[in-house]
Amino acid sequence: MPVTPAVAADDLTVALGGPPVLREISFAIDPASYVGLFGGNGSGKTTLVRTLLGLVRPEAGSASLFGTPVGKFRNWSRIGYVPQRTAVSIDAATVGEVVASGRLARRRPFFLRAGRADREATDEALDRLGISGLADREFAALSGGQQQRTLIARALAGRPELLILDEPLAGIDVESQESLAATLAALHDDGRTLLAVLHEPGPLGPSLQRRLVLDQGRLVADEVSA
Ligand SMILES: Nc1ncnc2c1ncn2[C@@H]1O[C@H](COP(=O)(O)OP(=O)(O)OP(=O)(O)O)[C@@H](O)[C@H]1O
Repeated sequence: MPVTPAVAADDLTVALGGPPVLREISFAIDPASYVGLFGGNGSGKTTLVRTLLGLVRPEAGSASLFGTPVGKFRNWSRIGYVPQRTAVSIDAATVGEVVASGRLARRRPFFLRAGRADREATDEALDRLGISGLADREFAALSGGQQQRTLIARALAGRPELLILDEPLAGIDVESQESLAATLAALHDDGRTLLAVLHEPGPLGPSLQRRLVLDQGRLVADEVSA
């Protein structure tokens, strides 16, 4: 039986108002796998992730999430997106508030107060990332590693099956990188699909099952780890 990929690109070409920045990209990521997406500055990693999330419309080809073309995909609670920490600015919010905001897409109707399920999922995500003790601290006052854990917990609070992380270890001290890598490996061991955008494998390297490499908008390598 063929497996429905968690995320797939089929002959994607993307231009952002100029020459293509992604050309004829195809791959399919199986559920429960852990994949690194590599490439140098400007190689197209962020554009590819934005296209997979339906934020950028391709010139040609298509992207799909759990077998549904991204333009028709509605079940966004299945996806957790962790943006680059340095691109995130959060003032005057505590860690607990940031993580609880990860439940908003799950609330029905949207304006209802957080219910027990929301509080449980928030507590579970804080616990899983080892930051329960920081819940009342201001996000902006935390270390880089603690902020990154908070952003991952926010994504996890929605109980996603697929986590897409943009440079999850960037700007974090080496010791924190190691412990964060172990936490991400544990999230994968639970059966989640992880797609991490990376400049270099670093401490995540040993956990990765597959490496996709972009160079100047082309997929130049798709390697399964030994
Ligand atoms: N909004 C935009 N309009 C036009 N070109 C863009 C836009 N955003 C990015 N680009 C160009 O698209 C190419 C790919 O950029 P992208 O940000 O996807 O690369 P990246 O691999 O994520 O780089 P980095 O590691 O530096 O974040 C680059 O040449 C960039 O200059």
